[in-house]
Amino acid sequence: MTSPTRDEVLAVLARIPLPQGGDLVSHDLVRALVVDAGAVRFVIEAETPEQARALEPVQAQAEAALKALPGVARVAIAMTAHGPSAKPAPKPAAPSQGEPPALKIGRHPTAGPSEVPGVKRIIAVGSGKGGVGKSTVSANLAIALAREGWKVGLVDADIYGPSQPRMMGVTKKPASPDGKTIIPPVAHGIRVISIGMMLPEDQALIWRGPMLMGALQQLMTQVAWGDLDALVIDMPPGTGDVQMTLCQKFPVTGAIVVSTPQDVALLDARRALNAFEVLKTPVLGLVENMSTFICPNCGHEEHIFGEGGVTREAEALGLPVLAQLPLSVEVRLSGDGGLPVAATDSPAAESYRAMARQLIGQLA
Ligand SMILES: Nc1ncnc2c1ncn2[C@@H]1O[C@H](COP(=O)(O)OP(=O)(O)OP(=O)(O)O)[C@@H](O)[C@H]1O
Repeated sequence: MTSPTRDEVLAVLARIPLPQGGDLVSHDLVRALVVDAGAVRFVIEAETPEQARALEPVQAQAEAALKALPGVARVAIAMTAHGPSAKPAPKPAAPSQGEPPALKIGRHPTAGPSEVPGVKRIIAVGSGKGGVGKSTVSANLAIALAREGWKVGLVDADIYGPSQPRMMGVTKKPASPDGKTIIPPVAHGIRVISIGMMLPEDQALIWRGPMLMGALQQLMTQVAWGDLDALVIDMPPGTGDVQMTLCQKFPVTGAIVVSTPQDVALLDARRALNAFEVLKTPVLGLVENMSTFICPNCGHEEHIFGEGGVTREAEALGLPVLAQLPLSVEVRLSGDGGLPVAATDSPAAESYRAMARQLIGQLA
């Protein structure tokens, strides 16, 4: 049986009244709704812990109503609230194979900028909107830099849809022998950490505001990175508070903005560029992803999303175009299968090698 659509799920939620009047949808309390293969997951974001408690019966009602929808096999609803007495975050996933217990994440951030010990450079990879290939570029760039001899770490700060465990093919949970230090798993020579590794897999739990930043800060500062030439950060899409706080709290060396050639993506990219300017984070360059489609049968190259947009934008801004990456089935399959192309000897790895060399030249 097919899953209901997002709109059908929202229609059900809009019929459940809140104690204070209105409903979950009209009060904009539903976050991160995912409807996928019979499973419905979302977060109810209450404004205060008191409101969260008052909403518990609503959560139960929503769960029952959604379970009654045809095509829904599972419903997972998480409740979050910010504020000083917010509920503690749920326990992280059980550690695998006798590893020590994972540490508690989701604390409030500490004030002031934080150093990341042992890390020489922090490279933030951002985009104005989701789905343009920011995670793909982050993973491949990290690997390409490592293949040039740099020691590299990768942080998946894309809390809204952590994808690095899948892209880098990491299944192991990080260990924490003392409950404080996080020992990151290593994949393709890269030390990788993702908030996705700290949470049970099916829990689409989204932290926002202070809790979220506390979790990220912990990921950045409590991981035993060792000495790194560069820490690559896969940022969440857009220009929200995570980007702001990351750039304010950590000494970010520079940012890379990924865009597709479509106008709308460019407009979004411009917004991301403006945000970095406001934050005084230098922009190292633009990456144009999915710039052309090369026909696998005849080798013909087609600019299906238009030509030259990113180059023109970069020229106008005096920024380098670090790479123009074609749409490629190989890139998608390898990234989604845990072996990014940059780790292979495929011709597609060449663009990433060139980008890594250019960046090393810029940052050395
Ligand atoms: N050049 C490319 N050719 C083909 N597929 C690509 C390419 N770049 C990315 N993809 C695929 O597009 C999808 C989205 O890419 P990715 O997750 O890297 O984007 P993102 O910008 O990080 O998205 P989000 O912000 O939603 O996490 C993935 O399935 C990825 O494998």
